[in-house]
Amino acid sequence: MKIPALDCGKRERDALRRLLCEAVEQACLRPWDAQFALFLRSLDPSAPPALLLAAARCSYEAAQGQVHLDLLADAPAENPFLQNWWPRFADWQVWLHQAPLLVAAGEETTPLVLSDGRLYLRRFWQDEQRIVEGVRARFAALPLPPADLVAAQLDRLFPARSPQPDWQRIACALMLRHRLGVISGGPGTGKTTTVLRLLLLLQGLALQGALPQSQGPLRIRLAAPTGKAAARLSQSLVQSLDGEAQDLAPPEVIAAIPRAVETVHRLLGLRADGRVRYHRGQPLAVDLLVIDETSMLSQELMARILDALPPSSRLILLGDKDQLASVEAGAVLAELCANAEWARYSEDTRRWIAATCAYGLPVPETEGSAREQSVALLRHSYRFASHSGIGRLAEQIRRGQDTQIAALLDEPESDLRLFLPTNPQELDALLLHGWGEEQVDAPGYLHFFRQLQAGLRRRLPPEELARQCLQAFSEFQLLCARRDGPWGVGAMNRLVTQLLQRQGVVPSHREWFAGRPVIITRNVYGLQLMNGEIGITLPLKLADGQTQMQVAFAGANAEIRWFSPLRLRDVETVFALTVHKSQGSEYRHCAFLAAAEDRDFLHRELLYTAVTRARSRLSLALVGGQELLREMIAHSLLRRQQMFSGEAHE
Ligand SMILES: Nc1ncnc2c1ncn2[C@@H]1O[C@H](COP(=O)(O)OP(=O)(O)OP(=O)(O)O)[C@@H](O)[C@H]1O
Repeated sequence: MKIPALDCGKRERDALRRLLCEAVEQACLRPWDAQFALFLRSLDPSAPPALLLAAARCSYEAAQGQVHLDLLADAPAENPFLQNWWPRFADWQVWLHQAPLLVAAGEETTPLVLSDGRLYLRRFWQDEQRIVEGVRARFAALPLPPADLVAAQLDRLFPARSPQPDWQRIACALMLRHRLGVISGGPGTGKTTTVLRLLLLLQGLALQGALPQSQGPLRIRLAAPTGKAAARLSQSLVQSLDGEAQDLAPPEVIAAIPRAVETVHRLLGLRADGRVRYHRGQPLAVDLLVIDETSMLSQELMARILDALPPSSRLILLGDKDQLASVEAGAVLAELCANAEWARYSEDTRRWIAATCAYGLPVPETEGSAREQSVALLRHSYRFASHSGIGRLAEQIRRGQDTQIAALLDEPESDLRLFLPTNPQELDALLLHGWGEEQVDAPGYLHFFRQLQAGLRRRLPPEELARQCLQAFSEFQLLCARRDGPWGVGAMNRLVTQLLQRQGVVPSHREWFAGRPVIITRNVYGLQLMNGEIGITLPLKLADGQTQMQVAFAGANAEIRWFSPLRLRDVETVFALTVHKSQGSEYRHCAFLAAAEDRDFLHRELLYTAVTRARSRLSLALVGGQELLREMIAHSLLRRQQMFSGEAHE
């Protein structure tokens, strides 16, 4: 059916159109959302305007990553238009009877679903149902291997004993008990370290015939939502399997752990038309699937993964529950990890932990649900020392506290530095020189170009030059809250390019220059280049003595993949990156730029993600004052937990 155009002309007399036009003008809706409401009215002309407006807002929220409109929550405080309309949404229960063609409680095939005070677009409600069902089925308790055998294996995998509970070891023990396990932790808490040990544990038990319900070696697959995250996990695993794993497990177990990590799209066989090769009717041939960076997984992909997994398989999800959720709708990891801080383990779970890990965990005030029994939270960061400003700032943000931030930012000799650029030169200096030439841990972009020029002067072989340049480029990254606007990625990319031109390290009027960093903006399966991958343009000498620009990308096994710029269509210059795109990456020095103009885009999860991308030094450039930090911390996207609300306790 054709969707009517949104005509906002002066002569427009239609009350609903006027209302929708006003909502678009007030930036409460996108034109598409308003058209959606008009389309619904064409299906049911008697539908109440409040329902149609709520439906349009529901479509708007979905585009912001929220899978439903919470009608029981308060109206958004910053939004007078919605404040005015919200009381009329209070009649939501009546809508079921007034517009039965448009909205039902799920059983009919209406475009909208109303459930427990939440209004959904049907597709999102269906995905949510599939996830809730898939997840519940996987939380049923499994028969377990003998606890003393598990304890012996864990002793080998975690030889260091500490009087405090070792959450990495506990996580491994917990993951045996159900077909779905979740390991969440902040940066550097050892998620990769733990998953390597978990793979060795499970495969070791399977090869010994000690893993109930499995015969022979486990068929293991590893995946991540983006190519970049997949490459990163693969690199860590290869390093660990060739290194520390040799002391942790026998060679036959190590040999039975895969080294390749694929994207979730590839795993599922997702095609351009949106169909997948693997689904309930044709499941994946896998016994154990591990997914890294799960916070970036949309609700839709999660539903598809659960569909494609055979019921007998195990699924382990890794990620940081406090990071930004997927750019598409859904925050599955955060939902699965609700209450994880409290470790509300049942008596049965605590007994298993005591038997396999020899830790007696305290009895919680209330025991958690079945879901909570197989969620493990890694609590200690091995990356940040206890005095690290970045680590403490991240923790303050995560807890939603801002009481010590002023003191933190004032500390001398800190790894944090605040910039309140009152004139453009201050920002320019940060972008070019970082914290100054003598501060090697906090470089700016000139450092990268100097490394490149030194490599070219020394006539390094192309692979070595590419490796050094990719490494040097990850030393500094400017992160922005959004793509557009005067402080967005586009404007900052232009600014950095101009600054470098003025320094004479980048030529004017040439699109492909030595050192141009580019990011892939769309998966190109034919070239095996994934959205988010970053490459560096380098001049290569050809056999005939001519020089030609080629773009170097890192491969999963430390090899370099070269592409001619002519083959790269969906690319952009990438001096600046959005925080969303930076997920799953780390930089020695990271500068986060936030401006008061972008208030609507600034929130706690964004700030946390930006701050935790920095490994050694963090610059906070706040255009609009330090107060912006407090505002970001106070503005959290987290809404009431809903997906597993009605869940039974153990
Ligand atoms: N139990 C431990 N004891 C000592 N060092 C550890 C331990 N666990 C992890 N590390 C070290 O801490 C660093 C971070 O570990 P790892 O990469 O496993 O963390 P992560 O949570 O996967 O990090 P990321 O934030 O990159 O996802 C590594 O250098 C690792 O060797």
